[in-house]
Amino acid sequence: KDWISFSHMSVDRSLFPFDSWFSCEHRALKLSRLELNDDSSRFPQGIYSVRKTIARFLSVARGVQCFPEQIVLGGGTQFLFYLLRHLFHENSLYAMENPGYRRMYESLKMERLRLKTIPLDNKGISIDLLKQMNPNVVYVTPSHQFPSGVVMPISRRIQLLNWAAEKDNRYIIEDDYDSEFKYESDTIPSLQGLDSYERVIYLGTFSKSLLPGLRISYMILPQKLLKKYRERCSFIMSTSNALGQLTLQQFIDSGEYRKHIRHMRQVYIERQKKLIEKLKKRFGSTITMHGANAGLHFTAEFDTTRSVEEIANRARAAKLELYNLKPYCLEDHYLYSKPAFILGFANLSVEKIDEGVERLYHAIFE
Ligand SMILES: Cc1ncc(COP(=O)(O)O)c(CN[C@H](CF)CCC(=O)O)c1O
Repeated sequence: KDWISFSHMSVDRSLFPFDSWFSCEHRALKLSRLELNDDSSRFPQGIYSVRKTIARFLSVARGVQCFPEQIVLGGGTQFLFYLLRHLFHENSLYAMENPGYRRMYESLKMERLRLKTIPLDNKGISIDLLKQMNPNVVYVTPSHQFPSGVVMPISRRIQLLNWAAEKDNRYIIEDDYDSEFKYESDTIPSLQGLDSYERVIYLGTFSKSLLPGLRISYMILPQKLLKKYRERCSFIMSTSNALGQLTLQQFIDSGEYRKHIRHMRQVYIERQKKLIEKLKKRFGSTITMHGANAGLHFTAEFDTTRSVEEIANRARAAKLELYNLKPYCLEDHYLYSKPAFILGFANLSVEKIDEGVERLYHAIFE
C-alpha cells in the first residue's frame, strides 16, 4: 500500500496549472528581456513592475494599502525576516506566539535576539501577556495561526494595533501565510490594512497559493522602516529570481492566479468538509478539532492514553505521514492536555480520506 499524507507542509502539486504557468514564463521570456538581463543589484527590492502587480492584487485580496516602493521581494520569509531585523533597535525585545512557527523561533535564536514566547488564547496571541512582556516587536500569524489554526477576530486585531500605537518602537510583524484559503467567514482584513500608525510589517508568500519551490515571498515596510532599509540594506542584492518574478506577474495580470485560487478553494473546502465528517464519525467524542475554518490544515487532540511518540511510530508503520504539535510548542511548554496532531488536507485527495482516517484510528486506538 502507498503512503497517505496528513502533511501541512506542501500543496497539491497535481492541481497546479503547469501549462498556464509555462505559457506565462514563455511570455515573460519574450516580453521582459530588459529586466531579465539586468543584474539583480538594480532591483534589490525586486522588479518594479512586478511589485506594482503585487501591490494591486494585495489591495483587492487582503485590503493591504501600500505603494510598490514599500514592497521587498525575497527568496523566502526567513530571509526577509533576516533583513527586517536589521531595521529595528539594537537591543529590541522580540515576542512570538506559542505554539508557533519554529523556523521563525530558531531564526530569532540564531541571531541571539532577546525573545519571549507568548501563549495563545481562543482569539490568538494573549493580549494581556503581551502587555506584561512589553516587547518592541511581536511576530503574529493572525489569518490562520500557525500551527493551531486560530483565526484572530477583528476585536483582537484592534487591541493589538492599539497596543502597538501606544508607544514608540513598537512593531507588529504580520505573517499572512495561508491567508488565501478561508471557508466559513469571509476574509477578515489584514492588520496592515487596519493599521493607521505605520506599525505593521506585512509578510506574504506564494508558497501555499502556488508552489513552495518558487521561493517568492515579500514584505511590505511602513515608510519609516523603508527609509532605514534603504540606508542600511540597499547594498544587498535581490534574492528572488527575475524569471520567477516576471512569470508570476504574467500569471497574476492574466487572471490565472485568481482562477487558480478559486479552483483550489473549491477543492480544499470539499476535502476539509469530508475529512471532518469522517473524523467525527470514526472518533466520536475522543477527538477535539481546532482551527478548521481556514488554511490547509487544522489541529486535533485525541482522548487517548497512548503517547504522541507511540502514535507517531504506529502511523509511520502504517505509511501515514502525520506531524504532531510538539515541535511547535516552544521552550518546552507542551500546551495541549492530550496528544495533538496537525491534520493537513492539501495532499489528501477525497478518495484517500476514508483510508487515511482508518489508518489514523488504528494508530491511536487499535
Ligand atoms: C508561519 C509560516 N510563514 C511562512 C511560511 C512560508 O515561508 P516561505 O515559503 O519561506 O515564504 C511558512 C511555511 N511553512 C512550511 C510549509 F508549511 C513549513 C512548516 C513547518 O515548518 O512545519 C509558515 O509556516
